[in-house]
Amino acid sequence: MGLPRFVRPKKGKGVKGDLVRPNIYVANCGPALGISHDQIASVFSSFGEVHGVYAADESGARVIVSFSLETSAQAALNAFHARPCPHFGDRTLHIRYSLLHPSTTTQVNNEYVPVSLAASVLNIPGLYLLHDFVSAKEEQARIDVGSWKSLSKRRVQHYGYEFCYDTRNVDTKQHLGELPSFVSPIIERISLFPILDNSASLCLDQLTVNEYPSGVGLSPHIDTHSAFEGLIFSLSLAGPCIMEFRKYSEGAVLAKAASSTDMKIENPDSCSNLLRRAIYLPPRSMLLLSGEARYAWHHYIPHHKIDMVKDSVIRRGSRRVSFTFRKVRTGPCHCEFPMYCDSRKTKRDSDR
Ligand SMILES: O=C(O)CCC(=O)C(=O)O
Ligand SMILES: [Fe+2]
Repeated sequence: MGLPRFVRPKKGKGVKGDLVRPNIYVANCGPALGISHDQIASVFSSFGEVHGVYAADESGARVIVSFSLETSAQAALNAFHARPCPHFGDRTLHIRYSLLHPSTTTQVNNEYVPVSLAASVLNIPGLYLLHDFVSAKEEQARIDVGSWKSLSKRRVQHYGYEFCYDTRNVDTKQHLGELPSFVSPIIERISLFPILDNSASLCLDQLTVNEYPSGVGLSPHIDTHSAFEGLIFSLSLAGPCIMEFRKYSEGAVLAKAASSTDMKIENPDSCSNLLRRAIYLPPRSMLLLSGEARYAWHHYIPHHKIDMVKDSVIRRGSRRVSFTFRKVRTGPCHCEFPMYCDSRKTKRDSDR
């Protein structure tokens, strides 16, 4: 466990009604509870510009929301502290002010997770990485095709079906058309992926293209089970990145499954165990998430400009563009990982 990036203000400072800070610590909220950092940023931005959302610790259930203005933090605390929050399934949030910890502002990597070069050594079932999946010439030809849509920190393109970031799902009724012909050779090559035994059933029909400026990452998430089938392919182009994988403890996941009316999970201090692994994704490599890697592990791209890979410093000097290929799911998910499955959660809710 490393030092937290943020600390609690000294007693008497930064508490409600006293000195106000632009950063708030929000407990009972985070990716281990099925709430992504993007969703948190979106909900809290109703109080003013959100600078960033950060993990407060390794539980996945406590975050820091950093506003540009102190008044926004104050408004958020007043509105959301110790009340059921309708934006997060009526989960009760516990909020206090927080301070940036000065000694941990370094951008150098993930101090705690050694970065591997090969998927085979990570010990995550279902994770595969193939290097040089496309040539440098193919890479150049595909990076800037299509028109971009801007999100707060990166640009995206969607093909086949639009991906909605607020629901983390797709609208299956709105088919945007076939995947574009410039990815046909890549899809053909995917069907030859060594571990696939029945490539005929792949039928990849959704493509998300992400463009990450230098140093921009992606908050921890599991691609929604009910949105996509079990194989997710991600091609890295232009620049490299580190991808971290996190598997939260059973306690944290059960907390997600429980509703806000279940008071025993209100203190998520019991959810601090998680497994973390990291892999280096070089340009032109293809990552496959399947089985446990796809259904039970969060994937995450840290927001770093510099990463340590083995003994080398890797600078994310250029942007990274990724092509993520998925198949949209049409019915509920029947995976072997019900603890992490929104299809099962929905069913439980409707059983109440
Ligand atoms: O950029 C990547 O490789 C991953 C993108 C991703 O995880 C997603 O779009 O869900
Ligand atoms: Fe993803």
